[in-house]
Amino acid sequence: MTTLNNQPCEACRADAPEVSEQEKESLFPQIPQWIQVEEDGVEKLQRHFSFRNFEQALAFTNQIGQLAEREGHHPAILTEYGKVTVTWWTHKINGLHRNDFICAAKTDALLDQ
Ligand SMILES: C[C@H](O)[C@H](O)[C@H]1CNC2=NC(N)=NC(=O)C2=N1
Repeated sequence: MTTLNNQPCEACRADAPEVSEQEKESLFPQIPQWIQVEEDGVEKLQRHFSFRNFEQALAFTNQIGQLAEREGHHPAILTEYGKVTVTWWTHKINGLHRNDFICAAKTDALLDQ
């Protein structure tokens, strides 16, 4: 099976299925630093990234923005001095889609560049 960060996001459809609990068991080990959070009843993936200062946090934020535009899939990003919080979920289905796991893995891969 190809790893998550080598897979493209598929176009988001309103009738797309949420990721099942069983699928999550195979997906979460590929993004071990991410946790599942729930906000207003919506399941989301979230990770905090630490940096030396705001400039580095902002640079990483812009890289995520470019990733989101490439994939046509967009996160919530909180950019602070030395810290970036990234939250992925699929608006169209108000929950978690495989795309969110792919984008979380691709977010991690930005650090290896
Ligand atoms: C038209 C546009 O492609 C869609 O609205 C995309 C944009 N980016 C998106 N990002 C996320 N996270 N979820 C979506 O459902 C979504 N839909």
